[in-house]
Amino acid sequence: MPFARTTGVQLAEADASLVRGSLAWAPELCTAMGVLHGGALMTLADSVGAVCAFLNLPPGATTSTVESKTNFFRAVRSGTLHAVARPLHTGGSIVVVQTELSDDDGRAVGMTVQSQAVRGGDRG
Ligand SMILES: CC(C)(COP(=O)(O)OP(=O)(O)OC[C@H]1O[C@@H](n2cnc3c(N)ncnc32)[C@H](O)[C@@H]1OP(=O)(O)O)[C@@H](O)C(=O)NCCC(=O)NCCSC(=O)Cc1ccccc1
Repeated sequence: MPFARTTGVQLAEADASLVRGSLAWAPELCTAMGVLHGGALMTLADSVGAVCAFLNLPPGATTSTVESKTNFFRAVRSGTLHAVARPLHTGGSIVVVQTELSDDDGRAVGMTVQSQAVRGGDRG
């Protein structure tokens, strides 16, 4: 995923039940007053969530995000943003993934729930 790489998203762990990733705070990723931009948070969540969805696809299928909703609980002004994604629903046509975002102190920063279309492959 070139955009994720350009943004600085790092993947730490990935299997079908749990995917972990992170994004380091950087001035160029901020909106006003040194606060990490909401789009940067959503980029990390979507990237980690998409990997989670991909790992839950039937053989030969691909996926695309078709819906995504994020709550922002707390601003991030330094350190590293952490993401943990888990599948909520793995259907034949839709996979739904929930991603928790937290800061270096383990405080909840945000929550994303996204829907991923299942395209092609053997849907059973
Ligand atoms: C501040 C508030 C909005 C409301 O607080 P609540 O939920 O009612 O909870 P609570 O009162 O418990 O306070 C929690 C913590 O907040 C602190 N705090 C409180 N008031 C203020 C204040 N006026 N200013 C600063 N900080 C304040 C407070 O001290 C506490 O910290 P502490 O425990 O003391 O260390 C919080 O939910 C928040 O910061 N959310 C994240 C927003 C964010 O970063 N968005 C992304 C960037 S926007 C963007 O890019 C747009 C976009 C989006 C999408 C795509 C593209 C673009």
